Amino acid sequence: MDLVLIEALEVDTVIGVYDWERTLTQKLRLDLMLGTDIRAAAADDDIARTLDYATISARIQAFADEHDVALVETFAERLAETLREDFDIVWLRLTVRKPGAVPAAAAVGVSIERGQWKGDT
Ligand SMILES: Nc1nc2c(c(=O)[nH]1)N=C([C@H](O)[C@@H](O)CO)CN2
Repeated sequence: MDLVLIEALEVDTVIGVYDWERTLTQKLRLDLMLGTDIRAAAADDDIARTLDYATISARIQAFADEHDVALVETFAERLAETLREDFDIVWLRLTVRKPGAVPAAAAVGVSIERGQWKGDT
């Protein structure tokens, strides 16, 4: 399987378990590996035959604008579900970091994999 990458994508969203977090937007930093087969797109040199990382990045910011949840776990799970519904993504790894949430750490967050990894094609 091949991968389309989106690294260190920053989005603003309302997220957090504490009352003060409900009143502001915070930055999340996202890394995505999107499983697909790039051969048809490469053969035809055609954006329509691959996962368009620009379109997907815009969709992620729209998702962040529309959603307001407590946990980064919820954000990650619902975003993965949305992307897999909206695009032809057979497998993905999504890492969501919340920089600054724990001042002593560079970032904290979650990483999930969803879908079926297809090897040796
Ligand atoms: N596993 C998690 N732990 C914590 C989360 C979270 O989303 N997942 N969130 C918080 C607070 O919102 C924190 O980020 C505020 O600084 C604490 N722990």
